[in-house]
Amino acid sequence: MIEATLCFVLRESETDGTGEAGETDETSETSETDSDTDVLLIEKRRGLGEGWYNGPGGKLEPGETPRECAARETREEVGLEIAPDVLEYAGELTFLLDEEVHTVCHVFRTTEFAGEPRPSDEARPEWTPVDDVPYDQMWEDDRLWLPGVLAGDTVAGEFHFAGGPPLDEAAFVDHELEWGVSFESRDGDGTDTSGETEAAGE
Ligand SMILES: COc1nc(N)nc2c1ncn2[C@H]1C[C@H](O)[C@@H](COP(=O)(O)OP(=O)(O)OP(=O)(O)O)O1
Repeated sequence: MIEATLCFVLRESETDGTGEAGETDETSETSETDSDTDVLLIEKRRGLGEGWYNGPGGKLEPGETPRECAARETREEVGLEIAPDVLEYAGELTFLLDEEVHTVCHVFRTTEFAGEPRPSDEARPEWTPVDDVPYDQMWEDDRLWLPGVLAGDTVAGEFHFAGGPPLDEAAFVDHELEWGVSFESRDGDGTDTSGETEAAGE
């Protein structure tokens, strides 16, 4: 089983009054939006999910807590400095492949960071209005949980894939979600066992 993280960095949109974001990569498209918040997405350049958009993140290293991993991966992939303790625990996602747990992913969000995003071998960063997140170029499960996480909610989810490996070539077949989960006891490596899950579609 892989333990991994995702880190969603949010900022107030920088607009010039035209509805276009002020600081975007020259290759990115901008569009009018009512949103006043941007999220930092990456276009993944290698490994699992290559070519898709995601948040910065990656696998835990030995001895590392999830929030330490999320801060390290964000620094390595896009150059932003984040203190691990400012990260807000927003979700725990369990990805199953052929009914075996493949990855447990800890999801964090923050508005506190230092520096400007820069590209790396692993990632091309792009500030994106939260209303314009390109869900059609992301993991199929993301549209189910990421809007709520970007809106400030917390989530526990199970996502079932079939037909891999690799996971990013498997079919997404089912999910269960629970919103408003309390992760208050989480300091990075605790286990939250509260609540019951809600069947998909309910
Ligand atoms: C199955 O659905 C998924 N959805 C989303 N949004 N993100 C996912 C999903 N499955 C895995 N992920 C995330 C978890 C990690 O953040 C990355 C994969 O990380 P990677 O394997 O590239 O890990 P690194 O440590 O960065 O890789 P290196 O070994 O190359 O350093 O995807």
